Amino acid sequence: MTTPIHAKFELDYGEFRLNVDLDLPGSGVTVLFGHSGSGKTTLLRCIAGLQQAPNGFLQINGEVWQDSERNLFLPTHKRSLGYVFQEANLFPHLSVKGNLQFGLKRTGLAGADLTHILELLGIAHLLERLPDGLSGGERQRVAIARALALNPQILLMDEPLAALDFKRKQEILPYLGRLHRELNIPVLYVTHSQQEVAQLADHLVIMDEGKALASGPLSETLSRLDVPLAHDREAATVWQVTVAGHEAEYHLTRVAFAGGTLSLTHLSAEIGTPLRLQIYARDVSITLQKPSDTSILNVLPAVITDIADDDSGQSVVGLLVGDQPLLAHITRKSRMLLGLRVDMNVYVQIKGTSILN
Ligand SMILES: Nc1ncnc2c1ncn2[C@@H]1O[C@H](COP(=O)(O)OP(=O)(O)OP(=O)(O)O)[C@@H](O)[C@H]1O
Repeated sequence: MTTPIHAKFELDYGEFRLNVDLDLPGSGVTVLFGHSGSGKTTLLRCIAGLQQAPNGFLQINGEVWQDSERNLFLPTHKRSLGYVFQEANLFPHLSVKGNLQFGLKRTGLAGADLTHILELLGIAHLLERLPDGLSGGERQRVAIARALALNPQILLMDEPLAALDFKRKQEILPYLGRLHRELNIPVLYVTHSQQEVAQLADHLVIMDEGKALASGPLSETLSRLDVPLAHDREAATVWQVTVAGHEAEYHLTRVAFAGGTLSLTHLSAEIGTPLRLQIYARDVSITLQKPSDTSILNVLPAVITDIADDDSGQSVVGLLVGDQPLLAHITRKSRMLLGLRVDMNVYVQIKGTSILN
């Protein structure tokens, strides 16, 4: 069976070598995450055909865009893709409308439903403006709309928020989240921001020195102990939950996940609303017995799936709560005193959570 996206590239720059073989989902957001120089942009450029890996194979939704063995290489302009760069690169002499229509006129393609795209990105009121009269966030939203106007089969985004300040990033992130939920095309999104990973990724690829260290669904990949992220001070897991009810008298909201419920500070969201919940590994502690005298509301049964000791005296514990992977950072001393080991049934106390959308 072929996967919706199969990307296999070998490319040698001398100092740097890209060597990946990835099967990726055909919908949702795949984030390519890694340090500067790990090869994220090079991989994206190979997918776009802006860079030709001498040895490569690329298939998108059943269509082969590159097959070096058959000497097949589709040039970029023949690939049905949208590419969004760090800088919006709008034509300064054309209005927003002119910028959006430019690609369509050039290619003669039918294009997408612009009204829907304008609404999704909240830019309908900007159509007559010139790029100079837009904020950085608005410019980037127009650049995304321009990429989508061509009705591409895949959207490639290379650090689209990196040039924006914190406030503008916060302004644009909800649009991206909505866009990705409502459009039925795969998005490959390059970033080195853990926050963007948590907020946007459905699938995560971790790049390191030209290789994919890991590739898989977000929460599974975030909680893999063989990947450096799980050991980071900011290590966290992300759960998809839905609002299950409110306890008005305590100012609390209950959310359900695959395996139980959690209490959060009150949220004004309707029952059934899907949410992304981030749980930092440092906010999770472990007990052997169910504590009866704790102020922490969220105490859940869990099973230990993996343990790794770091040099710093920290132990990283991988757990499953129902079907949900969870990470806990505890001291090695606590790990030893409790006698924690893989397959043990324990309780986790979750001291804090944050909602991402
Ligand atoms: N055309 C090229 N010729 C030679 N080396 C290159 C070329 N393009 C990129 N490289 C090198 O390949 C490596 C990977 O670069 P790439 O831009 O893919 O990394 P990245 O993960 O996207 O980094 P960043 O987050 O800083 O954008 C770097 O060491 C870079 O210097």
